[in-house]
Amino acid sequence: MRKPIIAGNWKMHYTVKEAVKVANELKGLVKDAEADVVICAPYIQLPALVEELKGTNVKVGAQNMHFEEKGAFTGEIAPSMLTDLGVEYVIIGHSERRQYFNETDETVNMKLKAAYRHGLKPILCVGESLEQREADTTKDVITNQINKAFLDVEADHAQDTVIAYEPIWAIGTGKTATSEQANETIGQIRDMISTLYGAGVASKVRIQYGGSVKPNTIKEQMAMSDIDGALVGGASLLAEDFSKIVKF
Ligand SMILES: O=C(CO)COP(=O)(O)O
Repeated sequence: MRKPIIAGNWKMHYTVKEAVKVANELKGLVKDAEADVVICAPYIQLPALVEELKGTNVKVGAQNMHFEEKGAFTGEIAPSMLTDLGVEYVIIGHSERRQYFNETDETVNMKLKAAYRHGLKPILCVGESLEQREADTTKDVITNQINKAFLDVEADHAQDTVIAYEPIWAIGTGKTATSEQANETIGQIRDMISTLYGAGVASKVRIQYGGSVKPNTIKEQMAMSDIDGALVGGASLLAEDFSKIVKF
């Protein structure tokens, strides 16, 4: 049985003060949650969030990081800077990073390996565009993303990776993939993991759905056989809404 994992991606929202206020509300609302709960926040909020959420069941994640240990990379953040703060998770390869910041399957692979080296738990994002879905190439696109992301990754690391299936056309659009569509693609992702690492790893790896998840969509989504959680954007910004999703 896979433990559900619900993660919020706050993207580029909130000042430190605002973030702490939401985290403070959230920790009370989700303290009895059965799912793993994670908030992935902008870098500068991370120290304050780790402090605010210390000793609670809400874990803190970053939304990106560099794959190098250190060096002349102006504006970037190294993995050790995150672990030093007590950050446990990191989103890797979000479609917005791929689309606007030149993230490639190769950098995604390097970032995943950097996360494993540092004991960070990666949330690896994959997903197809609307054109790709309409051209019926979803499975090929995601097979390629998965194969390249896990290139030279060992099975025990693969097993602990959270994968988020986020169809790009469903992000921030209010257009959710139907639960059946999401479950079908997530099942295919599990098959890809099985091909790479065997059925044992595939049965353990947790795969989330992301894209316009709301309090009123989560129950049906979590009832599907292969959906193990959600990566939530907009609806994670308010503690009340996010807590409803966490407690689906
Ligand atoms: O991109 C997402 C989470 O990473 C999804 O965002 P929305 O929930 O706002 O559609």
